[in-house]
Amino acid sequence: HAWGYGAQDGPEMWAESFPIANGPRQSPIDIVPTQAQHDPSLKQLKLKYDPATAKGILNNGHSFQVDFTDDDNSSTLAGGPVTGIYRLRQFHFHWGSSDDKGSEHTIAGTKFPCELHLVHWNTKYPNFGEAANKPDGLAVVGVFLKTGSANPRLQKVLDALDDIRSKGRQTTFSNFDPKTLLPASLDFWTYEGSLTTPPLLESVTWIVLKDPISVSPAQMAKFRSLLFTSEGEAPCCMVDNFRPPQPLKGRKVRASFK
Ligand SMILES: NS(=O)(=O)c1ccco1
Ligand SMILES: [Zn+2]
Repeated sequence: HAWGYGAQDGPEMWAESFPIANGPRQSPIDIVPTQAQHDPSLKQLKLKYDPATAKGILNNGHSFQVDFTDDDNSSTLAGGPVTGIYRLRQFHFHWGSSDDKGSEHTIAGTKFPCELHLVHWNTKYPNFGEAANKPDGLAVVGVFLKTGSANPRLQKVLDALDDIRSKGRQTTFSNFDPKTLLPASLDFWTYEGSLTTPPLLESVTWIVLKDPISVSPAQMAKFRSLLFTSEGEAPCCMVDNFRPPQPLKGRKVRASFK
């Protein structure tokens, strides 16, 4: 199933190969803060990441991702809206061709230039693949990036992009703590949703942080220097790799904060 973000293979076409694209709990969504209900029963988000679990960085032709070893509970998410322990598998980003778009979730219609996703799977299942098709299988933390001053925490990731410009390229990436990419406050909105790329599986508990982290225009240009295409193909810049907001279909969005 070749899918992408272009006119011929982009989000408007995905339902042809992945009919769940029109399902009842698709992501992303537009988050309307005034319509989110504060839920005092939501626990504090507990994120414990071991930098030694960072393994590699890969251009997969849709985004780039930093992969983590997930064969023990060294890097985990617990608390917040989830029950049990979820293991960090990878993080990746979505971004635009210009600073006025790029995020997948939006806040009352506001788009951010970039959005970070930290993907975790429920350890009640044996592995990521098994968890990915269960309704409580995955938990993804979403973090907005807002243009402003350069973010030094991003630099190690951005400096690695020179080695993975084309689809299929990967390189080692070690000793990195993704917690350094999070804002000071872990206040969040949460709702039941899906993967935002094919196979669009409806297995994600979304945890979208209220506060953004910063990114500079020059740093955004580095994201845009990646290619969707493999070496030897006509180069196509990796930009606008975001799915637009999907119908809420009666879902409630809860807030961890007042
Ligand atoms: N974009 S996302 O975090 O929903 C995801 C993870 C794996 C595939 O899609
Ligand atoms: Zn994503």
